[in-house]
Amino acid sequence: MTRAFLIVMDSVGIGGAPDAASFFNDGEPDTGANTVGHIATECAAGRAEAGRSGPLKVPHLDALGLGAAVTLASGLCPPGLGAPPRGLWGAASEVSKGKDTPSGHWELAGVPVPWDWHYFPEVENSFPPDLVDFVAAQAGTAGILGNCHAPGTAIIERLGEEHMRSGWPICYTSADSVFQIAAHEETFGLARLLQLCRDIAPRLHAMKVGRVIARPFVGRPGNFVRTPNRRDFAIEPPAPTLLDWAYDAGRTTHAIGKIGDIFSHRGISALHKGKNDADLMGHLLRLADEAGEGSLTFANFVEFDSLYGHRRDVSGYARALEWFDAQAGRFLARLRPGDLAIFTADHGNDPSWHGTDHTRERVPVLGHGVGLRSVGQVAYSDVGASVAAHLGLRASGPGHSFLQEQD
Ligand SMILES: O=P(O)(O)O[C@H]1O[C@H](CO)[C@@H](O)[C@H]1O
Ligand SMILES: [Mn+2]
Ligand SMILES: [Mn+2]
Repeated sequence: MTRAFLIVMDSVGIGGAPDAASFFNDGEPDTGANTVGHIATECAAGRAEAGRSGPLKVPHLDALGLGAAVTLASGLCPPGLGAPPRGLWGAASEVSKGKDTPSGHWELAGVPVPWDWHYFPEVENSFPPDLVDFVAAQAGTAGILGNCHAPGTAIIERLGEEHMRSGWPICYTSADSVFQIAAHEETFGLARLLQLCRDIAPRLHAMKVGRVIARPFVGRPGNFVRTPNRRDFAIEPPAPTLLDWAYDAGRTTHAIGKIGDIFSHRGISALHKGKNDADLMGHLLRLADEAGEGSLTFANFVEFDSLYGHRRDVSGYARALEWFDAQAGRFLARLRPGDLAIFTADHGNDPSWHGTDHTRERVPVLGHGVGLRSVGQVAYSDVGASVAAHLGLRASGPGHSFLQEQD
């Protein structure tokens, strides 16, 4: 028996999604968005110099085939990347209709989303009155604040003071299928915020809203800051996923970071959470040493997306990639013969693009442990099927293993 590590670099897209024209940011189609490609281009042009310098340096991921995958997906040769691949490499396309985190992760885990998500309109009162009344009643308040599309940091700056005064929860949404509630950890209370999200989630899930998200913050007017106590209450995946296939076969499944929340805590033996990606990397490095034979470790590294992609911060995203790459080198050095590690992503979030939302892109599929293998253009669900094949698990769903031919 061997082990498998599936590592999602949240939002690290590589351009070229066949259906990018059907997805938008600020009314502009995502056609041409390319997270890694554009970051590499900006770095090489000297336009990503905050806290780092020069061409993008990601030698470990590039040696697996990152640069080659960008070129395969989008036709762009990313400056500074493109070493001859030594790992398994390819580019995956998504069929689910959302460019959001649950859609991407479920499909990577073998289960495309069969339904249309509900999105709230970008108008002054985004939420229907009966939902507003319901949320206020559950919160025990006479109303809610927000009720609009907004970036989370901007809305707490704008409404945080009023929230502290009135006690009303700040409810907002985005281009994702989400209902988010920001509330002050001390004046509103963290436990109360989490309970409120838990209480309203079933009603939102019944509407096919993917997630209710608690966004706690602290501080005083003028310097509010969000805390790491964010919690996502996600709708359940529509069918058994890779995690269920493994768990139901008696294997140990380790979920690092947001994976537990994204899969509604189904099929998970052990949760490994942290306050930032550095903590999560600590868990991944430890599990490279300690995870048992036959186990699955499924990790999500969220900061590419949450700290840099949505904030359209190219330098920050480049720094995060360079840090992650160095850690990936340490991680790979700890693996044992027979282990499979796959690095991939759930969607794009090109920090050089219009708007502040995710971008529809292909994602890299970079594998270590099976030698040099070009798998070409694959489907997201093939990733889950391949991990299952490696672990000797019975898979369901539409995916096909890209390992099988030579196994
Ligand atoms: O602006 P913040 O609150 O970080 O919101 C971002 O995080 C949410 C979930 O990923 C999405 O809705 C996205 O817009
Ligand atoms: Mn994501
Ligand atoms: Mn995001």
